[in-house]
Amino acid sequence: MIKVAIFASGAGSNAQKIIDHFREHSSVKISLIVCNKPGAGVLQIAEKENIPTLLIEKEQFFRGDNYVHALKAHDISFIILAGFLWKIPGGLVEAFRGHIINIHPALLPKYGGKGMYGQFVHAAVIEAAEKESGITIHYVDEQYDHGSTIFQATCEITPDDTPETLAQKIHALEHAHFPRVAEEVILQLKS
Ligand SMILES: Nc1nc2c(c(=O)[nH]1)N[C@@H](CN(C=O)c1ccc(C(=O)N[C@@H](CCC(=O)O)C(=O)O)cc1)CN2
Ligand SMILES: NCC(=O)N[C@@H]1O[C@H](COP(=O)([O-])[O-])[C@@H](O)[C@H]1O
Repeated sequence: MIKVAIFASGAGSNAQKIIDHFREHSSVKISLIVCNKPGAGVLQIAEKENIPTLLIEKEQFFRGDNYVHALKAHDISFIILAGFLWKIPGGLVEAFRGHIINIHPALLPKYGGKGMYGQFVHAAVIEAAEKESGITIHYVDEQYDHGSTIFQATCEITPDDTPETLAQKIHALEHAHFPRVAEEVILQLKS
């Protein structure tokens, strides 16, 4: 069984879709939810789904062992970032190189990097009068939003769109594609 940890900092709508997708899966199990924000919605999802949680704190994450030992103790071999808002440190990237993916709510390489998360991304895209936006699913390396792209999908931006309405379009794309793309990546590692 391939045991997967989902890292999330917020509401967890992507985490819920991924949990739903793998619920009866024969070879992949969502085994751990890792969160850095006490009270985050994703923690309520984990409790409802009876999935163990790991609440991480800054010092150990960035200057300690990066929680590598804790992840290994849970027999985790793949990590999915689903709205996780801290930079994965080099030691954790190295320990799981090629086995960490992230979803970004824009068409990288534009609108990525430090400060580019959540509504900040959608506001920048709207401000730039872009005609389209979308999602990027990519491998995670030591830099923000720099790892090689796995998948992208686009949506049209209309003149009446706001950051809030764009966020709804982006969430719809995320929920439609992230679970399936994650499964394809995980299973190709197995083959
Ligand atoms: N090593 C990597 N770590 C992370 C990546 C990555 O590609 N490589 N992706 C991010 C997710 N992300 C965009 O997809 C992202 C998340 C957060 C930020 C950001 O600027 N964060 C703030 C802190 C915010 C907070 O603590 O609430 C910051 O670093 O100052 C940028 C991009 C996940 N990790
Ligand atoms: N740059 C990282 C970033 O902005 N990630 C974004 O956070 C949201 C989390 O929503 P969720 O908690 O409902 O899954 C998602 O839209 C995801 O793309």
